[in-house]
Amino acid sequence: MSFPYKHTGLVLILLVGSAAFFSISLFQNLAAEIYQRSPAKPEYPKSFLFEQSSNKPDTRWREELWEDLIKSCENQTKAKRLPKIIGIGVEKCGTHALLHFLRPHPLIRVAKPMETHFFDAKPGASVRSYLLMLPEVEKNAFAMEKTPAYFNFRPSSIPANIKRMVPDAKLLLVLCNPVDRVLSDFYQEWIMFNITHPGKGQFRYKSVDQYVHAYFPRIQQAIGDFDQKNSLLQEAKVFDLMGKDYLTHIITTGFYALHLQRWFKYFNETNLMVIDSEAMLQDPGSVIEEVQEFLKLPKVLLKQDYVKEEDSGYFCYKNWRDENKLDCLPSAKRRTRNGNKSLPPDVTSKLQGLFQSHNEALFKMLGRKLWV
Ligand SMILES: Nc1ncnc2c1ncn2[C@@H]1O[C@H](COP(=O)(O)OS(=O)(=O)O)[C@@H](OP(=O)(O)O)[C@H]1O
Repeated sequence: MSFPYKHTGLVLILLVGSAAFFSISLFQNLAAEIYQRSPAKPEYPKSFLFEQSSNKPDTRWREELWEDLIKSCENQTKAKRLPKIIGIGVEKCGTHALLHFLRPHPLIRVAKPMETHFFDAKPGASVRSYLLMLPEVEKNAFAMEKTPAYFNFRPSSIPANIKRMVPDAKLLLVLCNPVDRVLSDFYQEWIMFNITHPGKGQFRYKSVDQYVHAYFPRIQQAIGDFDQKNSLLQEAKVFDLMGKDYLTHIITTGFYALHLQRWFKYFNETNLMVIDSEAMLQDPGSVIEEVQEFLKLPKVLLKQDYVKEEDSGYFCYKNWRDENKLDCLPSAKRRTRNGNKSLPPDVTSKLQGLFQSHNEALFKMLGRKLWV
């Protein structure tokens, strides 16, 4: 009977000790959990950055991260490096706008000129000659070039050559309604003619309807509807038409499925992102957020950084560090989609008919519809 009393002190010490032990470990677990949940200062690159809500009004985290990214490059030696990002097209679908909106990212370095034309104009040239066309960049920076001609120009081995020479590059492809593209490309060619042939009279076609009426029958006859079984033959015919008459490309570039099948032999959704031009016209900020995720870049360009310029109707980049600074596209990239020019209704429906089966094939390939 005397036993408990004899050891009361010891029992008490043990009780208090274990209570203290459990409380401390409980506190430690709780603290660890809180620590894990709290957004520690991010280090580049961390996947959780992609989860940050861009709608959050408080973007102080962005200021800190932006500075960190700039600093992360400061002590690195610059060198010529292959591009991590290549814009491959499509001509007149907003490829410049995409680059313009991405360029402010602190880790992106754009080639000068931005269109190197390496893979279409210098097939077979060495890596060294490609590097000469690219900027000197820090190790963790992303060199970028965009050459829309890659998508639909010769040689047909462009996708294979890019894959071989720049296997880790991520490709960006903007697609737009091929009917709108015809209008935009026609005016591009019209203006380019006046630039490259000064004083040599007018462009062969005075209006886009004149052009379509001249080229439509030939192209419809040669290509016609998308034909899965003969799609490689159709693709070859597109190149053939363009080889014989360059201006056919104003229409044939819009046969996206025929071109894309060439790219899908070497690239898939992990390294080729298809961007809806319509979405980029309406809400470029959301598109740019997705593009940063795809490129595995810290998401520091946010939806609210892109604002519509009332006069032109086109979106511009609003520099968050200087709210008064609005960086808009040059006028050469704002010709038709503001409604300044349009196609006559009969031309529109002709082209819609020509592209319909090709669009359906494209949507099937992508598993989603675009420009709806
Ligand atoms: N935000 C946004 N999203 C999508 N598209 C946009 C955007 N802003 C401009 N544009 C359109 O881009 C068209 C020029 O396309 P590209 O830059 O690819 O032209 S080029 O091939 O480099 O010459 C150009 O076509 P035009 O309107 O015919 O000039 C613009 O309408």
